[in-house]
Amino acid sequence: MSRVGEKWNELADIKEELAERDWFMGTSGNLAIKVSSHPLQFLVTASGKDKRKRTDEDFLLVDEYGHPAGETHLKPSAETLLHSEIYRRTKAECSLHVHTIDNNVISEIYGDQAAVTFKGQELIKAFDKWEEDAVLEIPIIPNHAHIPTLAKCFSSHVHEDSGAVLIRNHGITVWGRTSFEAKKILEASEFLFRYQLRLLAYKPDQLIKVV
Ligand SMILES: CSCCC(=O)C(=O)COP(=O)(O)O
Ligand SMILES: [Zn+2]
Repeated sequence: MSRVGEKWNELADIKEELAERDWFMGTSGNLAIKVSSHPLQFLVTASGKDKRKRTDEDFLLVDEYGHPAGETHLKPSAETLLHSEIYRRTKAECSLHVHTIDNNVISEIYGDQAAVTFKGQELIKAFDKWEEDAVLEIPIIPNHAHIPTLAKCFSSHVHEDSGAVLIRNHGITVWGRTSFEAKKILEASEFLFRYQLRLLAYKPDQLIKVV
């Protein structure tokens, strides 16, 4: 099988798993996987599709600027530029973006502080933070409608080969050195968001302590 075919199947399997979690409501979300570094090319989801369906028009190959790498009638995801920033700046191989109720509510609660912080949580080890007093900070950026502006703001938080950024009242974008790592970070983030919301429901005073 060709390299593109292999990466296509890898991303399609992840898409199916995330769909099983119902993380693509209303056609939201987009996914990407790197195919080559020189030249930089990656597969990205086609825009506006129902990402719960598995079809042979789910992805298209794009270049480092997010432009289709060949002739196609498919349109790359409207948020392809964010994925481009990740592959241009890091050695990440996979990037995932989903909208969930939990990540949206967390981004609104902590949006004015521009970050949500987690401490004393076992699952921050999924972010490679193993020290007992480790702190995980997930940045929150404004949801600029102009995608180049959003991508520029997003890129200021893209330094490591793995990471996560929340876009306020929009969703989360995560990336990792492998698709396994990207998915692990996404699942861990959503666990932490749900935990925090559940905690706030029982102990509203925790809002002040956590930040
Ligand atoms: C209907 S969701 C609004 C667009 C969006 O935020 C998203 O994640 C999906 O856009 P795409 O172009 O990737 O389908
Ligand atoms: Zn989105």
